Amino acid sequence: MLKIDSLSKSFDKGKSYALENVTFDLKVGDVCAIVGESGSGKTTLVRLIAGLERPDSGSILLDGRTIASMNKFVQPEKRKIGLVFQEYALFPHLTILDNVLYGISKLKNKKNRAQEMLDLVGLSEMGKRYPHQLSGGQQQRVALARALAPEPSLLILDEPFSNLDSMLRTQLRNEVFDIIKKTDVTVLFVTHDTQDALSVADEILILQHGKVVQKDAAANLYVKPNTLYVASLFGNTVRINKNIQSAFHCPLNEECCHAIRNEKIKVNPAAMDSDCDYITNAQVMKKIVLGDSIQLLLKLDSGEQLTVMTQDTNIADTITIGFNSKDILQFNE
Ligand SMILES: Nc1ncnc2c1ncn2[C@@H]1O[C@H](COP(=O)(O)OP(=O)(O)OP(=O)(O)O)[C@@H](O)[C@H]1O
Repeated sequence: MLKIDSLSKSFDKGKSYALENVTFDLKVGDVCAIVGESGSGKTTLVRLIAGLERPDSGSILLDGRTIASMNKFVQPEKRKIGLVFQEYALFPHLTILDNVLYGISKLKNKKNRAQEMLDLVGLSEMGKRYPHQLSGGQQQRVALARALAPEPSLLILDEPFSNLDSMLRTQLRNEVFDIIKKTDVTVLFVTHDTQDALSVADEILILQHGKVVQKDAAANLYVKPNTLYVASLFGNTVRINKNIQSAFHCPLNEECCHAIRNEKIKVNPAAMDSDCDYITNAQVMKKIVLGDSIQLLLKLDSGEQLTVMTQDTNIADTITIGFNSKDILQFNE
């Protein structure tokens, strides 16, 4: 339903590219998260799809229709794309109902549709209020109702929960995606929070320096990241460099890059009854108690520093750590 082909965009006449040769497609009903470090091109990509920017080259097809290419540009309001941004962008002088009605003024039974959308987002009784009389989470649900009212083919959410505190974020994220699943709208969801992406997306597209480095099912990305960058986005990851290899006595193929997730490094494995293929001693430099677990900053004999987590409260100044060969990530970088 969405087909992006060789899309590129530069803001400095080709000296650098915010987006370079991006190609991917989505099927009807897909929920795809776009993840990447700051400046990797996430917002540029969705702004091009929404028609808020023009591409330098490449094309965008939505439902089989070209909406942007070198010789075609469909205006944003004609694209059948709903947008929800970080800032709720509701009209402060309009009631909630009128905000939802705004994009469907030409629809025959617009009042019914708007009310239906408020019902869908659980704000049936709030239609007469003004945006400032609603909480941040409620305002974001109104923004969602407004975006869904014209029955878009594609819904774009750009960091929609960033303005909210962490408790509310998780709750609203789950609510919003429960609502979305009741419709069959296709979704592109920009987030810098990989937990958000893993929780709600079927697929995740990873951008780095404006290029797609991986697009995969959420479950695959964690276990089979293509690069160290992708692995690091989904949790702290340590490159197993020469020093670490020598400390753990684990010589690895030099032609590849290897890494281990910090959470896979076991503390005092023998005492915890867990076998490890590679072990070494480490000096405890610092202990930070984080609720029911403890973060340890360690120094290996080789001089390398590592951070690991443990729930063991009985930590000596020197400990043993280890990991299993099956947990080693390997990349052809
Ligand atoms: N209007 C603009 N003019 C000039 N440069 C821009 C413009 N918009 C984006 N860029 C540049 O393009 C690159 C990609 O920016 P973009 O906002 O798409 O990244 P992002 O992944 O969304 O980042 P963040 O997570 O920080 O929002 C950055 O280097 C940015 O500085």
